[in-house]
Amino acid sequence: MGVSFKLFKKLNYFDLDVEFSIENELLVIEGSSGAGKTTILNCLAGIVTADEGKITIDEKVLFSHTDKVNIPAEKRNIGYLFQNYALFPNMTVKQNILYGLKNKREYKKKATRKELLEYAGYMMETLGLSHLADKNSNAISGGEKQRVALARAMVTRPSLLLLDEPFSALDENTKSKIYDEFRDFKESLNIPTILITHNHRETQLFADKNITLKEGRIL
Ligand SMILES: Nc1ncnc2c1ncn2[C@@H]1O[C@H](COP(=O)(O)OP(=O)(O)OP(=O)(O)O)[C@@H](O)[C@H]1O
Repeated sequence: MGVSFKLFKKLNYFDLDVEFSIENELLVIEGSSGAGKTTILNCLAGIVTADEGKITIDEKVLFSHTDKVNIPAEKRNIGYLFQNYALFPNMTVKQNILYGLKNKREYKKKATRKELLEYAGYMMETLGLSHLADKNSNAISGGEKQRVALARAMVTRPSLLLLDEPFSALDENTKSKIYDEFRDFKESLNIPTILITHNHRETQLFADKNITLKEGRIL
């Protein structure tokens, strides 16, 4: 069970060459700018294709170079919070969160649409977003955007959660508050999670495991 990946990809200045596996726990990836962290997440999510390697989630093969398997991104059931949150500015908070369900075809396998909508409501409540549901996502604070992005990544009940510097855009006050919330939230997650950060405090607070990446390799 859990997630395992072995990835090789030629990048501009070096090769990405990593291998790792995690159970239902949080892995922190640290490393300086340009070390290849986001590329790992993009390969896992299916946005970027590795040259060689294998990715499995709960023993299901998502990518295998040798077996020529490459499940498309929208079928991987992975929640991804991008570095800049990437909320749709012309939509409300609720529309942003429900967008994750829009393209989800496999409702019946894991949960009905009704159950997922209820879960979306539960996520909004848990993350303190219910009162913002009908606000335009342009009209909310950075900390609120961060929580909307997290709710959107979670709403499909992903088998793997990818968080690319989820707290980096927040000011120090908001950060402290959200750190507390996230620590509680993390306990209830119980899915494999990978968090990228430049901030060692986040590693100390959240990591079950951590690795440092340098020029595409794990130190
Ligand atoms: N598709 C690609 N093909 C070739 N090279 C790439 C590709 N995508 C990214 N790179 C290069 O790979 C390196 C790693 O980029 P990546 O965005 O993964 O780093 P990062 O560790 O996430 O950096 P940051 O912390 O600044 O976000 C960079 O030098 C980048 O130019």
